Formats: sequence, structure tokens, C-alpha cells
Amino acid sequence: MTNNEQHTPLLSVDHLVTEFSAKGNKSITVVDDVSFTVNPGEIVAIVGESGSGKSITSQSIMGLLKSGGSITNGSIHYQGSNILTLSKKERRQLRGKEMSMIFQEPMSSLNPMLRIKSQIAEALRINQPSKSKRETMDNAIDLLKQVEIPDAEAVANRFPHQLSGGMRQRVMIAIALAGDPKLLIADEPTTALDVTTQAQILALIKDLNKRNGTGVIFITHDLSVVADIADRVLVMYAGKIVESATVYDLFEHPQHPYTIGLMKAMPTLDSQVEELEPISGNAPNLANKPEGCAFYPRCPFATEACLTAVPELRTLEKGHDVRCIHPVKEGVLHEK
Ligand SMILES: Nc1ncnc2c1ncn2[C@@H]1O[C@H](COP(=O)(O)OP(=O)(O)OP(=O)(O)O)[C@@H](O)[C@H]1O
Repeated sequence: MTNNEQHTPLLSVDHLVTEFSAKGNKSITVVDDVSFTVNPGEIVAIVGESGSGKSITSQSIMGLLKSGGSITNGSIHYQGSNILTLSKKERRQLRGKEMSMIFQEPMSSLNPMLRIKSQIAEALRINQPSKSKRETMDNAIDLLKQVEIPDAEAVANRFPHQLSGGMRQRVMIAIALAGDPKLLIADEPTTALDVTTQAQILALIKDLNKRNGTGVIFITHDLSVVADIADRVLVMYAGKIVESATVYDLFEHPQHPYTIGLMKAMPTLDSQVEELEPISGNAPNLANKPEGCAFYPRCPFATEACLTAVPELRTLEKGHDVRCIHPVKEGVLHEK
């Protein structure tokens, strides 16, 4: 038994189901029986194409589902307590202090009318209302330094539009760190950034994770980002986890045809554009999913059985789960 397993996980999501309902329409299940844990100091990546349910999983954890969305089954335990039983006020207190989130486009979360220092101070005051104005401002500058903003004092006096995309994302991370959270959810935080800035932000998140022992859920559609940052990976397809493994196992021994497809579509430093193979077809319409395996219509290895068999998530070896009746390990994959 490893050290991590002896302790209660920081976060434990069990059989989570989240649905959306629109007036007069049947409700649509967008997160379907999702279970995973995050330990302190661990970075868990959730990867999958657009619409696979990554963001709704994180919004369910944060208690930030938009209207029409609701959790209809399962539990979410934070440090051993089911947070789904908390009041709205208690959930609000948890956000910002215990768990924080950063998004793809910082501009939509920052107030364009307020200087950076005031926005960080506002986040600090929620958690430390008794601190003097001077102390709060000093803490705000410290946070900007922690996220490696050069000339923090000058940046503190600027407005969001005066900063580059990378600097704005650093400011968002500083705001997310104001309550000293133990869990950070990063939803595609580097997608809008150029490659160099992306690498700097990833390095910063890794550094904060190692230095403060923060558990991180990192959401992305980009496997090269996963390879760079994650300890463990959950691959999502049509609302379900289809593969879950350590980052090493996932890249060395991918088991699910969807994961293999994502890898073939992933550019590497020495790959030629013509070698890349996008996965054929489109992700299914969640209101009208195929009957058996949801990946069946796009799967180059599918057999008759996949048309009707609904695959369970099963453990192939310790720490490596797959939702496929023909995983690579069992040696039955033959491309059609
Ligand atoms: N407010 C909403 N009402 C109805 N359906 C929604 C709503 N928000 C999201 N969905 C549906 O939930 C599914 C999962 O969406 P989600 O945003 O979690 O996907 P994602 O994997 O994060 O994709 P992306 O990378 O594009 O953000 C999608 O099919 C989407 O259409």
C-alpha cells in the first residue's frame, strides 16, 4: 500500500451523474457515472474532445452549474465530507478558500474597470477580513511575485487590458491562490496562449503544486499538455471515463481505441503534418447516444458485440482502468 492510499483523498468523486433539462425536453446526461480521486499534491488531468463533459464535471465539483444543470446521482467528498449536502453559503465559503478555479479566458473573469491590485485585494479580504488595508496590499503584491510577475508593484497598478494574455492568466492564478486553496481546478488555462507562454504557465502550476502540495485537476483537450503536467489521467468520452491511468501507463500502454486515436492525432516535435490522423467522425449527440459502446461508430476496432454491449469501466491492472470490451492488453484489436 502506498502512502497516498493510507489517507483520505483530498477529493473523491463517486458515481457522479449531472444532467441538463430544458423545458419540455427529455433531460440529457452530460456527466455519466464519473468516479475518481485527487490526492494532496497530485495533478489529475481530464482529457477529451469538446463536449465530452470535462467542464461540467469541474463545475459540478465547484458548485457552479448553470441553470438547468443538476447533479442527480453520486457524491463528492472533500476531505472526507460530502459537499453535496452543504448549504449554498457553505459551498461559497469552500470556493475561494478550499478550492479555486482558473479558466481559459481570464478577461471574462477579471473586472475591466478595476486595477489588478484591487481585484487581488478583494479576493484576499474574503478570507482575511480583519487585515489592514496596507497588509492586504502587501499580500497582493506578494501573490503577484509568487506567480512570477516581473515588476509586481507596477503591474498591480494596471488595468487588465494593459496586460498580455499570459500576464492576465498569472493574475487569475494569483487571485485563485488568495485563499490558499488545497484544490485548484484549471479548465483549459493555456489554450488561448502561445506555446512559450503556455509552457511558462504549466511550469508555474507544477511549481505551486509541488511547493504548496495543492491538488490540481487540469482540464485539457491537448494530450501534449497532459504529458507535460499530469501524474494521473482520466480520458473522457461522451460523459464517461473511458480510460484512467498514470501518465506513464497511459502513454506507454494505452488501452482504449479512443485514447489511441487521440495519440495518433497528437503532434510531436518530429511528426510530419501528413502523419497525423484525426479521429474520424464526430462525438455523439448526447441526447441520442448509440446503444452499445458510445465510441462504436468511430472505432476502427469495433466488432458486432460493441453494437449492443455497454462496456463497464474495469481494472486491467492496478491503477489502470478501461471501458472497452476489446482493450489492447487482451490482444483482440484488429483495425477494420
Ligand atoms: N447549459 C447547458 N445546457 C445544456 N447542455 C449543456 C450546457 N452546458 C453544457 N452542456 C452540454 O454538456 C456537454 C458537456 O459539456 P462540457 O462543457 O463539459 O464539455 P467539455 O468536455 O468541457 O468541452 P469543451 O472542451 O468544449 O469545453 C456538452 O454536450 C454540452 O452541449
